[in-house]
Amino acid sequence: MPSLPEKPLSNVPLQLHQPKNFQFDSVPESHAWRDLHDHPTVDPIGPDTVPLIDLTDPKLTAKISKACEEWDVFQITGHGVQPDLLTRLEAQIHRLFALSADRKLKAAKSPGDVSGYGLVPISSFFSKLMWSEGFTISGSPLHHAQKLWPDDYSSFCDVVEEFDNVMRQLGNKLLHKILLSLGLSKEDIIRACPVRDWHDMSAAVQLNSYPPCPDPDRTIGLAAHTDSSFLTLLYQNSVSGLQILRSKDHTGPMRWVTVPPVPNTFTVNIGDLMHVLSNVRFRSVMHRAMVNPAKHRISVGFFCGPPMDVKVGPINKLTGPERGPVYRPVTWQEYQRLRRKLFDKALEAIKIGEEIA
Ligand SMILES: C=C1C[C@]23C[C@@]1(O)CC[C@H]2[C@@]12CCC[C@@](C)(C(=O)O1)[C@H]2[C@@H]3C(=O)O
Ligand SMILES: O=C(O)CCC(=O)C(=O)O
Ligand SMILES: [Fe+2]
Repeated sequence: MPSLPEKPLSNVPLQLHQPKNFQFDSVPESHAWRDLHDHPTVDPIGPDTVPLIDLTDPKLTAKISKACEEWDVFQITGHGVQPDLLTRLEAQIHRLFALSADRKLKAAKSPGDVSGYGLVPISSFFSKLMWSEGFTISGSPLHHAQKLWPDDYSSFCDVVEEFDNVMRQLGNKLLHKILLSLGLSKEDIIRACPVRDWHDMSAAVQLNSYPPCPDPDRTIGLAAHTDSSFLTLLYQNSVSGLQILRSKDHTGPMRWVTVPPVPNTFTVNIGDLMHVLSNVRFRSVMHRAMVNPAKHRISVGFFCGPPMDVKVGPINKLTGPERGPVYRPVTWQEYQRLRRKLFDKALEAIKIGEEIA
């Protein structure tokens, strides 16, 4: 677990945070991180590889169950998302981050707003800056796209909306498969699943850009965290960087395991709300993004959660005499507020008997 920084930066205006499009010959002190090598890093080899699951596999439920229990994360193929859509989305992401810093700042997040260009929300917990830029989309991208490209915003909006539609359906399908893999019946799921159908799901899209870095061992693209969602579908371009923190059998030594960028796959992260819903049968995965000395890396996170007004607590059928409900019910909004206040202590704060916020 990374140690929390000495000095939060939350009151510094966004402009002061922004490096000048990362035109540095070396890593400046502002971006130099300590404690990055707290655990050894292992390359994905043999049994140390994040499971890759084909969604058309007849043994899908059993494979998801094993992957979630042993890894808290898996990669998927056979998901039906057209490679052409991913290529078009990648092109729009490059177009966005290639804009001048001044232009991108016209679409900066307003205070208290989720959407727009800027630092990821967890940045406020660290005294150092991350080697990345982000653009968050929650709801329609139109307002911010118009600021970025007053004369040609529709090509960006069209691709993002198409992606959002396809990913909601995939996210909803995976959510149901994960619930089946917890041993719930279809009837149980109809009763207990907080998302009735894919239109209902709350979702956000996070576009991440990691410019090449002259000294990648001294900095980080995205600091270690868990996602607050039920699950996050993560797309990465061909440049490696995603790592997950894993301890074999949840008891062995901790290691950072690289999740290789396999073309046309998504990485499925178990998030904090699934950790709650499953009553800790499936745990949220700690992960981070490293940077590359020569190549520009991009990634897209699609965060799937319950409708904003729906409270999520442990599913009754997954509680019992040996493990009663571990967490109290929360809405995603309430949980995200707790994360903005407590970061990696938010789960602890909703633990039954240990509420601290
Ligand atoms: C729905 C969301 C998940 C997220 C917070 C947000 O409102 C939009 C950005 C998301 C993101 C992306 C980078 C990592 C992360 C922890 C962060 O700081 O912003 C996640 C948030 C999350 O999982 O809570
Ligand atoms: O870039 C990556 O691989 C990780 C991104 C991520 O964790 C996020 O957006 O939450
Ligand atoms: Fe993440």
